[in-house]
Amino acid sequence: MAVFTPVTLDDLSQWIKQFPLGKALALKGIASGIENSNFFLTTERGEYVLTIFENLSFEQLPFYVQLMRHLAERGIPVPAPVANDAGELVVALHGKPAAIVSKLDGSSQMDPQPVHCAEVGTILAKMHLAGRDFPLQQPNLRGLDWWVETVPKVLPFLDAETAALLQSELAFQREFAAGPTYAELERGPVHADLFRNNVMFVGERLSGCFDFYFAGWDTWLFDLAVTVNDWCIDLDTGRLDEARVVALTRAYHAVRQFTAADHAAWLPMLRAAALRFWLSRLYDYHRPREAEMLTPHDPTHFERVLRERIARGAPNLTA
Ligand SMILES: Nc1ncnc2c1ncn2[C@@H]1O[C@H](COP(=O)(O)OP(=O)(O)OP(=O)(O)O)[C@@H](O)[C@H]1O
Ligand SMILES: N[C@@H](CCO)C(=O)O
Repeated sequence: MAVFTPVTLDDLSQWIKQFPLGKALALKGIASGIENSNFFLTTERGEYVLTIFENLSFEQLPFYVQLMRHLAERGIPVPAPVANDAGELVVALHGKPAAIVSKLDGSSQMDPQPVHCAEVGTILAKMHLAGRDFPLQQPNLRGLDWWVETVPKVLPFLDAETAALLQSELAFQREFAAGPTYAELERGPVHADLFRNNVMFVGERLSGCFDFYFAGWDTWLFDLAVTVNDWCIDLDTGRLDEARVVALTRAYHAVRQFTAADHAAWLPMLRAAALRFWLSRLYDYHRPREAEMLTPHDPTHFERVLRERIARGAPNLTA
């Protein structure tokens, strides 16, 4: 379960008074998720989600919660943070940063079809465009610098062939990121973790996306690659399903047209997106963890995805 910091209704009775939400009526821990403690919170004003941030600091959080507010104000269906009477969106609870956000309708679609992928492509492109005038900047904290720093930490746990793949992919990505095509890619605040479990659907209609806590400044194409590498693949083999790739990328392109640099960078970015999650999963798997932490995600899944992209490439971005 994913409640690392227990909270009771009693704990909230005073604390909630700083928010314009009336009394807290019910509180229920949410079992899924591995990063934060999440609760469904019912108040006199309606249904919300209370998050206690286990790893992010008070300094890092404004970027994420302000981004959610910015996007929500522009009509993107993301959780809207609730400000307290002092206008603050992040407030201490049990000594840790906490926030209350609106609860989204719907449930995850874990067996997506092209129709769902098209919805995701549309919302991703709208999110990118809506982020263009977002004033705060924070790098993607799981970007290239983090990869360079983290690869040596996991190498000792890998056999020689796997270690060689990790090192050669990192070298490839460093070279690509230093080149002219990468420099031309458009960038801005991106979600960077828009997996199936972070999007809600009501039937075939996308009702919202959440979990912005890996968001950061990066290329729009990297965000698209992260999304395609989860939504449009066969989970057993890591292979891309062309019908879903076409549905997602066409819908994206209908809102935000691809550039020549996007076309040229598509395969390298799909590889970068696979490397990013292979590496974070390796790191989570091998680092010493606190007793109550959950079973980590399987790193070999994204190793397979990376090997697939290198061996088989990807369909061209729809023009
Ligand atoms: N605003 C929201 N509206 C409705 N449900 C939400 C909302 N935020 C979170 N949830 C629910 O809580 C669960 C856990 O949230 P979330 O994925 O943000 O946690 P996390 O610990 O950051 O997880 P991870 O990083 O592993 O995805 C989600 O799967 C979803 O069911
Ligand atoms: N989406 C990440 C988990 C963090 O949200 C993964 O699958 O490794």
